[in-house]
Amino acid sequence: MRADIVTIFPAYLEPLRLSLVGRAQEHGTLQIHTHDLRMWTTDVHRTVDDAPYGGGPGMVMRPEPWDAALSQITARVADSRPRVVVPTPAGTPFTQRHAEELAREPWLVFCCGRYEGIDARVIETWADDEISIGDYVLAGGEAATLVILEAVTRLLPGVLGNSASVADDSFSDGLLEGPVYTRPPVWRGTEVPPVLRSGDHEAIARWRRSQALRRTLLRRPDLLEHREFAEADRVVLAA
Ligand SMILES: N#Cc1c(-c2ccc3cc[nH]c3c2)n[nH]c1N
Repeated sequence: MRADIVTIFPAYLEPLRLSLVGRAQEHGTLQIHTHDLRMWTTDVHRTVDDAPYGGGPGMVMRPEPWDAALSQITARVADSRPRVVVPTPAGTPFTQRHAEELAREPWLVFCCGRYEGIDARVIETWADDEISIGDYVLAGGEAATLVILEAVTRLLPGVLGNSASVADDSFSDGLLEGPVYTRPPVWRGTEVPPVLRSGDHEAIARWRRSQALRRTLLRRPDLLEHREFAEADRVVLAA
């Protein structure tokens, strides 16, 4: 996968050199290219924003630098066009399903807005996805791009050492992940649930499923709506 990121704060994306995403780049699974939007400005002040039509607070990102940047970046490969992702608080909520869909793309381009956002005509012309990572307001799209790219990268083949980790993820089966434990067996007087140390793998799987169902029912009942459950799950949910 290739990911191009357009931003006025390229340094904000430095964390992508670390950890899981950094290793994916070292292994050649992912190539990330970060671009400073100001490279496509034409004035001495390298201006990327202007006052909003209709008035109102703040500034809006001008269309010309974005159009020049995206035209050049996407023209890199003949007969191929990337999926253009624009993080925005007004976007579609980002979910694991969305991460799985984006992980199947060979080429992503992320447009990191700032100020009050990017001129709507750029979005209309270029955006394939407008994504929100949550119901709160950030100051720009860079943090969202870090989140989206990490969620997508961990799904790429070979990135996670144990592929089962992806299968056991929260949300991978539509449920929240249950509690996890490691040594010591007793810590501050609290014992690890004995079933986890029983060696009975069927019992452990049942316990983990039960914990995931109960946690999801308590914290995210919305994830359980419109779903059919096996009798064993219904017993847990009714308890
Ligand atoms: N994704 C996302 C966002 C944002 C966001 C994204 C881009 C810009 C550009 C200026 N302000 C922004 C906020 N806020 N909250 C979210 N969930």
